[in-house]
Amino acid sequence: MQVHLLLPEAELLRDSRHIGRLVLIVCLGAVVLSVPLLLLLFRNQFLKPVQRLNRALASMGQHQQLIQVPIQHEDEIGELSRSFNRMSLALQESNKQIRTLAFQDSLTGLANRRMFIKMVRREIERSQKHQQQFALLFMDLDNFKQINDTHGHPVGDQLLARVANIIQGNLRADDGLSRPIVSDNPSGLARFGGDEFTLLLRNMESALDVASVAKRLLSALAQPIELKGISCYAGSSIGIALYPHDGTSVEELIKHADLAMYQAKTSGKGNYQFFSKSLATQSLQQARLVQRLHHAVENQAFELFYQPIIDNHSRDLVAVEALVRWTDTELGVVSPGQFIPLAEKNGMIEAIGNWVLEEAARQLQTWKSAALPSIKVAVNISSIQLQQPGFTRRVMALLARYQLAPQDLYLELTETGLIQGQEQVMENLYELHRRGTRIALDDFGTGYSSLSYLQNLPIDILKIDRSFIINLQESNNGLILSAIITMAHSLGMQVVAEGVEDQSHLDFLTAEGCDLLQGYLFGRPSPANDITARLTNQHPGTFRPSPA
Ligand SMILES: Nc1nc2c(ncn2[C@@H]2O[C@H](COP(=O)(O)O[C@H]3[C@@H](O)[C@H](n4cnc5c(=O)[nH]c(N)nc54)O[C@@H]3COP(=O)(O)O)[C@@H](O)[C@H]2O)c(=O)[nH]1
Repeated sequence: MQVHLLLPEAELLRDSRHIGRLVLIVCLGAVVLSVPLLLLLFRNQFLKPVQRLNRALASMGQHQQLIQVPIQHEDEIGELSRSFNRMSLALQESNKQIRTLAFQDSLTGLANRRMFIKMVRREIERSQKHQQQFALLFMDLDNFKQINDTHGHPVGDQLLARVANIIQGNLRADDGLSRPIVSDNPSGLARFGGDEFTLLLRNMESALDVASVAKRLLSALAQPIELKGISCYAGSSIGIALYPHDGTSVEELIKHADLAMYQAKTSGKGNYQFFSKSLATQSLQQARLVQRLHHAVENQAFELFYQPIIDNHSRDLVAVEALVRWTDTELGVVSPGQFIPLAEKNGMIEAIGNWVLEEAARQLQTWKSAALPSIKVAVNISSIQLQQPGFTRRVMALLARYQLAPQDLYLELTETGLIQGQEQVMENLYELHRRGTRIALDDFGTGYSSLSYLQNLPIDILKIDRSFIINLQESNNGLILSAIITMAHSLGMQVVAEGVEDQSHLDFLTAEGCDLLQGYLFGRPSPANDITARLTNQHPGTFRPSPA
């Protein structure tokens, strides 16, 4: 059976439109509802972790610290977070290494110069705020160069590491140690460079407190240090600057402590010295002196004076000591006692010494060619000159150039120059002696060498320091002089007495059998012409004390 339902077309169309609208509304509703949901999902799953990573990245760049993000997903974002954490750790590690290299001294593990400057800057800010004072100590080892040169750099390095330990071991918690900003080191101690150590002591109420720390460190560093069977005496000198009294900036405080240290060294080493304004003036004067000395070296603005040396048996003038003189156009007369040590410290002694040798040889050749009584010339040699490998060769070439024999030249060296005992010094000394040059040991008695030590060295003449003769009346000087003369003779050396100023000196030295005499009694250092005149008028055995 078939049923035919007849509906009007309009009605049908109306229903289908209604259904269509319904479907559209449902679809639109679904879209409207799902977009925020999808957005929420997108934000939580993707945007938020990426933003978190971005913030962590920015913070890492800004604070340079270790940042770790939580891993909340096991997807690509989770993997990205893991990679970020790994990178942050690696960055932190290399950052630490860079800071260590930049702020820590690799040899001693102490803070380095850069770190120390930061520490002083921080300490200034702190002390300014709390109205406190602090002390900056500048330490320099007294014998480092000598130990390093004699035993080599590995021993030198070991010594520096041991010194760092010794200083640290002698600092106490109540010394007011300033803490370093970076470094595992617990004290405000730094290796400033080479053999220089610096230390900050905060809240120092009185200079006495600082002095007691300095004394403690000096006495610890005065003890022998055993290194691979070698006993080394490092010794140290300390300069101290106080904030704010001696300076209010990092540069000023370091400069003033360094100056005070230099002063401590020049006044006998193994000492401490507080900065004072007069030190600053002295250092300006020194700087000017060094500058004028450079000028003098460039222009060879020196003169040579000669002081007679008399044979005590014949009373003839047998030699002269060449003594350098400098009259500066701005500073006036500057004594060699003042400028020779400066020249040694500032690399000018070789140029001055070479000029002196050349001029002395030229003058001796002039006297020789004038057929005057034959004399020798004694020239002072700095140990720095003797450290030059080509020194002997240059001396021999000079003698040949002026047709002089090696025996015409006496080279005067000081005890300290010899005692340093460097290989090259000894090599030159033995070679010069072997070739016939006579070696005189100058200023004997002012150093620490014993005659028994000196007997192993190629020394022909012993010059007793003038202080023994000038102060002959003082307690044991007569006995000491007599013992030195006897012992030197028994070792086959000739003896020269310097500083013979009056008849009592002459009588004593003659009675003791001293061989050669030098001093104001026989003539002050004077220009070559004076010696020429004396030699011209000299009759054998008549070189008498000069008129007062
Ligand atoms: N490396 C070099 N050193 C040199 C040179 N020229 C000098 N010097 C050293 O400088 C120091 C001071 O020397 P100077 O002022 O020339 O003094 C010498 C004499 O004038 C002085 N003297 C001599 N006799 C007397 C005396 O009777 N009384 C007295 N009060 N002083 C006297 O002694 C100095 C000589 O000393 P020395 O050299 O130890 O024999 C001095 O250390 C010089 O060495 C140079 O060219 N190179």
